[in-house]
Amino acid sequence: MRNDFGSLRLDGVTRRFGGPHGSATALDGLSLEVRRGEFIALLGPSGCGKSTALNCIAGLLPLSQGQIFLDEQRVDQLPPERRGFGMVFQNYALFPHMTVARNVGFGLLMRKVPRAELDRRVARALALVQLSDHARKLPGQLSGGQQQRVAIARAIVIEPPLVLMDEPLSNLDAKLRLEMRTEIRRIHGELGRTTIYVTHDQDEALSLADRIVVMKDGRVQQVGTPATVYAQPESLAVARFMGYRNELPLEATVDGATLRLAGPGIAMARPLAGTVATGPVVAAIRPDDLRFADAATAGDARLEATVEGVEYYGKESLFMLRTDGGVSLFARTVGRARAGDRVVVAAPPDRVLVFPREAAA
Ligand SMILES: Nc1ncnc2c1ncn2[C@@H]1O[C@H](COP(=O)(O)OP(=O)(O)OP(=O)(O)O)[C@@H](O)[C@H]1O
Repeated sequence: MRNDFGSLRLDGVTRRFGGPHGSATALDGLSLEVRRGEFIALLGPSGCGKSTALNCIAGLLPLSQGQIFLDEQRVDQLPPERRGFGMVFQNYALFPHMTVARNVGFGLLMRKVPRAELDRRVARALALVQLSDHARKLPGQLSGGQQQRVAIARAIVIEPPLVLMDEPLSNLDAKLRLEMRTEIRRIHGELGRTTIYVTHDQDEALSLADRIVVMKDGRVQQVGTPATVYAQPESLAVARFMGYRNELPLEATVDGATLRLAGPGIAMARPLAGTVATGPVVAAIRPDDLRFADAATAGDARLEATVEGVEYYGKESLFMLRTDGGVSLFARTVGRARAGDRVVVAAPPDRVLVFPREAAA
């Protein structure tokens, strides 16, 4: 078992599952290099192959094709215990009849670590997850968040070079989820090890990861820093997943240094920047990038619409709009408007993303 590594390399990792109607490819050619110390999030909708990828890395599922390397050593044919990665699952998988301390120490006991060292390491792991006072309790006496911390302590106590987490926060309520997010990031930082984290929650991926791997239908759609994936999705599929909920079917034309976007009842313009699609396009805009025109600045892309409904969220409201051409839109912003009002909404030009329409389906 390796104590640490410089990089983990996945090379065309593929996993197919057989079935009565032929085989289905759950993970299709995943190639990725993870550097020591990185926090990587595998992000994508249910069924996109995230858990399959994690289980292939852990050694719980054999690959149908491809290879996995730790530095120069090929590891994809090693059993899970010889890879020695720490795993944290969604359902904690704690032993209910064992105390917290015994749950955490179990992996060390299996590895025949001497008693004194075992006690010392368990105490250190419990301190790291801030559960020292609960060492003698049974899992059933702990809250969901505390149980999840036990699961994390159990994974890190073996001092794995790589920690794999599969939706570890999905069973917790919203408040605990936020607290545990901070905890997981802190623990990752303190240990200075490498983490691969599976989630379908964009906010979780954005707030935790150094790099995000966006997946769909078993394939990688984009790999990038949270800022890049959020602000510059490379495809409409990634944009949709990152919350670009408004999609306007428009025609794009270039007019000098301006990109004009037009459609039924819509005419928008933004400065031309980089290479953009022309002809039939989809303009994608996040609801929170739209604001009422009185708060807009010169150069914003504007469009007119009728308010169809309003949901109040305190500081902001979600306005449901419809353009004259019949396109539904959402704007999440401050300001007042009522159903039936005519409004002009605007977005900063760099927040209007343009994708070719034929690739949009
Ligand atoms: N043991 C299996 N046998 C057959 N098909 C499977 C098996 N495990 C997963 N699949 C299929 O492979 C695809 C990817 O599944 P996977 O669990 O990796 O997705 P996921 O992104 O983790 O989804 P979720 O977030 O819902 O767990 C799905 O279509 C799933 O139905």
